[in-house]
Amino acid sequence: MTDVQLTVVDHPIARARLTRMRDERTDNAAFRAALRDLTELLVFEATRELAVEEYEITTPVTTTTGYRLAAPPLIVPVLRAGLGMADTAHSLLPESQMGFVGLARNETTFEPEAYMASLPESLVDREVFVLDPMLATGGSLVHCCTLLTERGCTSITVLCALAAPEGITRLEQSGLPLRVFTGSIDSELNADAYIVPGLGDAGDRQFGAV
Ligand SMILES: O=P(O)(O)OC[C@H]1O[C@H](OP(=O)(O)OP(=O)(O)O)[C@H](O)[C@@H]1O
Ligand SMILES: O=c1cc[nH]c(=O)[nH]1
Ligand SMILES: [Mg+2]
Repeated sequence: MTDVQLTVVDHPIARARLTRMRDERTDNAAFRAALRDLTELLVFEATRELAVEEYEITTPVTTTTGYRLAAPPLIVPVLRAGLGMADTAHSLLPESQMGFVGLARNETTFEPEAYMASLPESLVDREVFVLDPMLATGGSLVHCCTLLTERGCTSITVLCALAAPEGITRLEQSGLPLRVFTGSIDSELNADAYIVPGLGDAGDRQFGAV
């Protein structure tokens, strides 16, 4: 059992975008737009403490000190639903490399089934930002983050739109080195392991049902 560092990003704009995502009347395009805006706020908070390095630049007037991220994190969206966060995170972190993990939760067992992983072989001394809008049972994120620690990663930041208390407990029990930034901690999971009140299936809400 470890302490998962948990931050709820409850900025008014985050709450408004999350409300749009929760509303069943929101169509696929509007859902994707709201997720992009929410991702911006999540990345903003999660990068607050990243190390910067100084370098000299010349403005039209004089020379001065400039700043850049010392070590841009590897961005890892969890397919499908995390894809909707990837472009926004990459725009804010343009020097970052991106890896991909594909998981589909088995809706009978609720266990993740892996269908792809494209990651650098070594993640020693690399900070990784994992993008997945939904932390429900936590099975998918434990699977993804274990792939990362198996490659030597010791610093993982998870960005999600919604988290269930059950998923947070599962992450804590996993012992993985994690920080989690979420737009909300919802009430519970229902009998189908969906987050309540939630927003439904984040993959289907963006891309259509499979
Ligand atoms: O915490 P868990 O109980 O594991 O559930 C969360 C997972 O479920 C969703 O993906 P899903 O399996 O529906 O795949 P999709 O993104 O292709 O829709 C979501 O994007 C997470 O990856
Ligand atoms: O509520 C949930 C749970 C798992 N996956 C989703 O997309 N939504
Ligand atoms: Mg889905």
